[in-house]
Amino acid sequence: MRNTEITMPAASRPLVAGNWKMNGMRHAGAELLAMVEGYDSALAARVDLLVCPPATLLAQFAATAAETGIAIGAQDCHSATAGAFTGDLSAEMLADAGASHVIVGHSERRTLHQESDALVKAKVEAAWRAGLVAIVCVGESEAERRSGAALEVVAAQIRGSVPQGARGDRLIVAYEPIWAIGTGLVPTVADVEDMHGTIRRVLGEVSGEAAAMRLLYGGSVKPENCDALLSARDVDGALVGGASLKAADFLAIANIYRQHALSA
Ligand SMILES: O=C(CO)COP(=O)(O)O
Repeated sequence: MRNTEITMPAASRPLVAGNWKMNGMRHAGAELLAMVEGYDSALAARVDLLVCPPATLLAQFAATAAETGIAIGAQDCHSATAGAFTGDLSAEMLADAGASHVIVGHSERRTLHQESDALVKAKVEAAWRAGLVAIVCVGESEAERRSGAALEVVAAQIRGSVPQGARGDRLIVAYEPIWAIGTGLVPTVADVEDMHGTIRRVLGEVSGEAAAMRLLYGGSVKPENCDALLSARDVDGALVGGASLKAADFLAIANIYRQHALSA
């Protein structure tokens, strides 16, 4: 291993996370295997990878990824530990299935399942109780962006969704403008930098470790467009939807990050 490839401390390593949403049958394990194969020592020295498959695949994926360095996460959790909540899964169950991370407050949950900031905050606390890293998603709608309220809306989401005392090793924030998700549209680098700077400042109100927290950008991240987005100030990684379903695309994004890390 060359000197330049010495593993960096976790907080300064970029994270490329894949959110598979409601996609993936058991045979999708082949895609994960391809990711495992492509996550070679040069990439692993520079970039962390996380795959969040549907809950039906968690245990299978966790077994496949064990000891490869690729982390496996879930896409949502209930706030309670156990009980009469038909169809729900607790953070403890997700940890038991092999998850180390859980996404909470994704805009698809906030809008399609009417999740409030208070509920998202309770889910973050549940994730921590179970020993999981919580990835809190925030982001404005197109109308909010157009009206000039984006920074304010996202700051309010952070204040409402992130518990006091959040630690850098237990919390990741993903900024995902709703209008950029699955649309092919992406914000300008200047807008992402403004937003991530605001998020880090507001995180500073609830935590002394805001500087050490990883802030991901998400929304139409593809190998073709991620170069500028990923090198933006205060962007510590990406939360990738559609392009995380294919190992080739997901690894291409991670390798672009590796190049950045090498030239930084
Ligand atoms: O919602 C997202 C990840 O959580 C982004 O999805 P796309 O990358 O498909 O736009």
